[in-house]
Amino acid sequence: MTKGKIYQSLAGFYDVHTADDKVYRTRARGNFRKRKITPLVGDDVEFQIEDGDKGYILEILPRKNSLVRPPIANIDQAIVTTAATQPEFSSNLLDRQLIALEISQIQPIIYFTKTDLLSESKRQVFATIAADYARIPYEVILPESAFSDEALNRLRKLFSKKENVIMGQTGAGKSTLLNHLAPDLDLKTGEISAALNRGKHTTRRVALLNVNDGLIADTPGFSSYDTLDIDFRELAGYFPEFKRASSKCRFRGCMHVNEPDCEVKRQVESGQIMKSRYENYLQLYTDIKNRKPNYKK
Ligand SMILES: Nc1nc2c(ncn2[C@@H]2O[C@H](COP(=O)(O)OP(=O)(O)OP(=O)(O)O)[C@@H](O)[C@H]2O)c(=O)[nH]1
Ligand SMILES: [Zn+2]
Repeated sequence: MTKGKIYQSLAGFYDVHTADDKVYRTRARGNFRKRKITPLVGDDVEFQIEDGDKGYILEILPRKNSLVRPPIANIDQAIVTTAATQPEFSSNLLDRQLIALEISQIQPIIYFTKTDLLSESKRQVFATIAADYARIPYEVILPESAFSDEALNRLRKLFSKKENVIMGQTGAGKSTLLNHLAPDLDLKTGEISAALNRGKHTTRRVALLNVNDGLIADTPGFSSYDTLDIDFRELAGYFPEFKRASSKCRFRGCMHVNEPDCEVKRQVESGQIMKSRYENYLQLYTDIKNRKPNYKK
């Protein structure tokens, strides 16, 4: 039996990389399907080699975490590619992604793209947004010019030695960002798009790439987001700044909605907590609370 990590999944095949840099194209044994376990990119596995470079996955080792969208396991950090414009910035979409990452205990890095397309006044708006998210605190990169060396170097430093995933809305600029990191990839630009299977009618595919001492998974974009599989009472705990403030709420277990003497609401009033975050919280809170009781697991 051999150990390795799944770097790529495509059409029922899993490419497993071993510590000695060999690649095996494997399939999962039928018993996984019966147990409703699907191997994910990022999984550490034990497998049986067959026919030289093929094999069968026998065991998936315990996961640190996993994401549904993109389907990936054992992630430390996510680069949340966020377009400042084209498509229009949505704080709701960004916050939903951040919550999904908080639930899975994955560190987010917010990377703003298309900052070169902003007018001077819009730039100011985004400087404020970036500073507000940085105070939560999240790592935020708002490049002075699109893909500036400074921005890219900061990103490289943040993702080294970690397993990272690039996520973001379709058209946010995920592949473009990866292409700018390309000098550090062991791939040429053309090969990147080939390796990542970009194109109009491509199979959805997730792949891990070695970049600067770290691993990056590039993933297909999404246009909508799955419903968060949590209880409404847990939601505030996934907003780090709410969680911090809540120790000063009058009531323990304050939901920061209708309760009197609520520190979260106070900090929204004073501008310490972003109004948009609080509004997105209320919307999600209502959505989760009102969904059918049998929805949860
Ligand atoms: N002006 C400008 N254009 C950008 C920037 N980033 C990406 N683009 C453009 O935006 C378009 C979409 O970028 P992609 O990198 O393909 O976006 P993606 O997130 O990989 O999209 P999917 O593959 O659909 O998920 C392309 O035409 C890019 O050239 C940027 O910072 N500035
Ligand atoms: Zn409160």
